[in-house]
Amino acid sequence: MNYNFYPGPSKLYPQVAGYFQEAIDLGILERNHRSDSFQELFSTTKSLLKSKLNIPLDYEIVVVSSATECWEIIAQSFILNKSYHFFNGAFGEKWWSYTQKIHSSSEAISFGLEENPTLQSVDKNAELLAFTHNETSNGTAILEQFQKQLRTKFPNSLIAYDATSSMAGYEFDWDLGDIWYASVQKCFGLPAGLAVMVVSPKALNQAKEINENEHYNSFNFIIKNAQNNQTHHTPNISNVFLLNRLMQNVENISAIHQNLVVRKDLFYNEIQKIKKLNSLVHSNEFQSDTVFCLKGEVDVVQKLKEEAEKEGIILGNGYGDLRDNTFRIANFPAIPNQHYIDLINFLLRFDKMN
Ligand SMILES: O=C(O)C(=O)[C@H](O)COP(=O)(O)O
Ligand SMILES: N[C@@H](CCC(=O)O)C(=O)O
Repeated sequence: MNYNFYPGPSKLYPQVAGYFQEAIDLGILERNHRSDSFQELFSTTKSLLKSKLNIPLDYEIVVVSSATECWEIIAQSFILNKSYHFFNGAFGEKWWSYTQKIHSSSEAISFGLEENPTLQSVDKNAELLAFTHNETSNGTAILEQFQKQLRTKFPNSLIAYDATSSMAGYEFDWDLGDIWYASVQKCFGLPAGLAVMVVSPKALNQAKEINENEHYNSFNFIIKNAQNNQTHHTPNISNVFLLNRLMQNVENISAIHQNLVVRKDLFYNEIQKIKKLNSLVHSNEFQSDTVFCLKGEVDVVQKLKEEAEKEGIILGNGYGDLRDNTFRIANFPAIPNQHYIDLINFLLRFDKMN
C-alpha cells in the first residue's frame, strides 16, 4: 500500500483523477479564461467555497498561483509603511523577510513554540499584523482564544493569516482575520499550482485607499477581475475545476475538522508509548490539528525514515533548522483514517525492534 504523510505536496483525494477526466471531457481546459464557461466555473467555485468552508458572504475570494505569491501581494497592496510579523518557525520568518524587501521597516516578533505571540511592542494603530496560523515547519498553530483577544485589542489593524496548511482542514472563525490564504496542495488535497485568498470588506477598503497599481498582481487589479468572475492572468483552470468538483463533494468543514481532531487525539495518545520519539510540542493546545512534528535522535529519525520507505510510507522531512532531528506527519483530510492506524502500528513496531 502507498501511504503519503508529506505535508505538501501531499496525498490527493482519490476522486481527483475522475474530476480531471471530466474537465477534459467537458472541454473547459481548452476554453478562454474570459469566456462565459470559465466565468460560470469561477463564480460557482467561489460560492461552493463559501458554503463548504462557512466563509462570510461579504468576504471576497480570489485565486492566485501560490501562497508565496500571497506574501508578495500583501506586501505590495495592503501595507503602506510597515507591518508586524509574528512567528515561531521558518515559514512565518520567510513571510517577514520577503515583506522586508518591500517595506524595510516591517518588524519581526518571534515567540516560543508553546506560547502565544507577544503584543507589547506593537503600535495600537498598526496597519497590518501578520501571523502564520499553522506553522508547517514545526506543527504549531495559533490559538483561537488568542485570535479573539487580538481582534479586540487591535480593532483598527488588518489581521492577516497564512493558513497554507490549515485552510480546508480547520474550521475558522473567519471574522477574526481580514486576509486568509492557502495553497491547494495541503488540506485541499489537490495538485499544487493554485492558491486561494479570502479577504474581508475592511481589507478591500484598505487596498483601495492605498491604491497600489504597479504590478500585474496588484490586489486592486486582481479583485477587479475577480468581481467579474475573471482572473488577472490566465489561471490554472484545471485546478479551479478540481477545486469546484471537490467542494461540491466534500462534507462541511465542521465535520472535516472534527474528524481531524479525533485522529490527532488518537495519534498523540499512542505516540506517548513510543520511547524513542517525542512530540516537538508538548502542550495539546499549541499542537497543530493538521501537521504533527515528532522529534528524536538524528540517527533514529534517519533510520525510521528508511524503514518507513521500505514499507511504502512517505513521512515528511524535518524543515529548516529542524531538518535532521524531526519528521512531520500531515493530518490532512484526503488521508483515510485507516492510514493513521497503520502508521501508529508501524511506529510502535519500529520502537520495539530498534
Ligand atoms: O507550509 C507552507 O507554508 C509551505 O509549504 C509553502 O509556504 C507553500 O507555499 P507555496 O509553495 O504554495 O507558495
Ligand atoms: N513549500 C515548502 C515545502 C513544504 C514543506 O516541507 O513544508 C518549501 O518551500 O520548501
